[in-house]
Amino acid sequence: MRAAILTLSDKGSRGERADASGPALSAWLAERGVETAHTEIIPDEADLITATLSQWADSGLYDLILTTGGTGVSPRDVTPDATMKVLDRVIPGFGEVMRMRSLEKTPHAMISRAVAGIRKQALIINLPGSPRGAIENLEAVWPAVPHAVEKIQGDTRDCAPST
Ligand SMILES: Nc1nc2c(c(=O)[nH]1)N[C@H]1C(S)=C(S)[C@@H](COP(=O)(O)OP(=O)(O)OC[C@H]3O[C@@H](n4cnc5c(N)ncnc54)[C@H](O)[C@@H]3O)O[C@H]1N2
Ligand SMILES: O=P(O)(O)OP(=O)(O)O
Repeated sequence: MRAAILTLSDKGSRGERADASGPALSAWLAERGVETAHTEIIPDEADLITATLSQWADSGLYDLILTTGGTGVSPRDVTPDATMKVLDRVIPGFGEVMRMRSLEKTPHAMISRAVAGIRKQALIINLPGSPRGAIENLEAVWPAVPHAVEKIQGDTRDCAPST
């Protein structure tokens, strides 16, 4: 599995705050044998987000694209809206599980509007901006990610072998 990580942060893109979330996600993936092939930090600009996500997904270089930041309700939090514009198919269960599991950690979890879905053969998942929030949300959906990636790429094997 090859991953790419897109950090959405105005302060980070201006060099006013070090990006801790992208590196934390990359390290977390590496511990599970997943290579992060590309990372980038861009500001919370919807057009830039849609252009970057569609270019990455259409390149065929990445199986998994994680975004971190901009999922909330501040005026400049536009990651889910931009992501929805590029998805071919939404996977509602990922957002449902992220919020459900995160509510065990903080009531602020209900503020995240994170979405996930498929464009071409890439699985795209929004994660919150804080390093802790990003990892907690990825942990919540990870049990289904490798299987989802296989299925997105056309694996036709039975999910439930007959007994
Ligand atoms: N499982 C969890 N879920 C959520 C958490 C959490 O701690 N655990 N936090 C909740 C909160 S609070 C909010 S609000 C929502 C939505 O978050 P956003 O995606 O809008 O996050 P941002 O506003 O972009 O960032 C929040 C905060 O995090 C720090 N930050 C952001 N980006 C970076 C970065 N690249 N490197 C270091 N730190 C960063 C910064 O202090 C921002 O103000 O999600 C809930 N879900
Ligand atoms: O500069 P950002 O986009 O990281 O904003 P915030 O600190 O409000 O998340």
